Amino acid sequence: MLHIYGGYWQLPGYICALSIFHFLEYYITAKYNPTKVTIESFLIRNGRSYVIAHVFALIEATVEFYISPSLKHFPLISASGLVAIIAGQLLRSMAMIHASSNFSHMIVHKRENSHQLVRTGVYSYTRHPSYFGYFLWAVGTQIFLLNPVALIGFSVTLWRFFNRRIEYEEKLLVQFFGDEYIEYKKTTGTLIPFIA
Ligand SMILES: C[S@@+](CC[C@H](N)C(=O)[O-])C[C@H]1O[C@@H](n2cnc3c(N)ncnc32)[C@H](O)[C@@H]1O
Repeated sequence: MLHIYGGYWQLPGYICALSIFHFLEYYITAKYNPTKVTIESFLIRNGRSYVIAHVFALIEATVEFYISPSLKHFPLISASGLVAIIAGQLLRSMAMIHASSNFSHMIVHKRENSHQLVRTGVYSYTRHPSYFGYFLWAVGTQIFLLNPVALIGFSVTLWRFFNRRIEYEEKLLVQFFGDEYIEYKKTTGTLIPFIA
């Protein structure tokens, strides 16, 4: 059953996961946050590093498969990657739906009157469910592909990216919501390893 594409069924699965991710970024914004939807909501134009990372992952997967197909045949490890992809996608999508108009792909620098602090639903388990969901999804894709090099690259790069972004975003959230956000920070972690 797992022998598709000469034994490497993960590659088409990865392209599928990537397509579903970008489609949902747009679809959920259009449905639950329609005033903020634009063509950019697909998050396709994420910059050069984003494209390089995914092209690298595709090349690593293909080269390793051709060198030794057996390197790419650990169904249980791939299945655990698939679980992380699904869990990460669900968490990210649920965060976008739950935060609705309070969510924006770009960090806002000025609080709008309608902007409310969200602490319920998935936001009661982690302060940054869409970031944690994306982290899980992206790391999951490389476990799914059995890509050791890209797994390290994705994990380190994303961790550094979210560490900086969360610090910056939270300074603004403290300005917007004051003690309420400080209290939220004390009671709810991020779930991203080593980011308190
Ligand atoms: C890309 S969204 C990410 C939201 C959140 N960091 C997450 O991972 O789910 C960024 C915007 O969400 C807003 N935001 C972040 N956390 C929020 C919260 N708990 N309630 C309301 N707005 C929030 C920020 O002001 C920022 O402009």
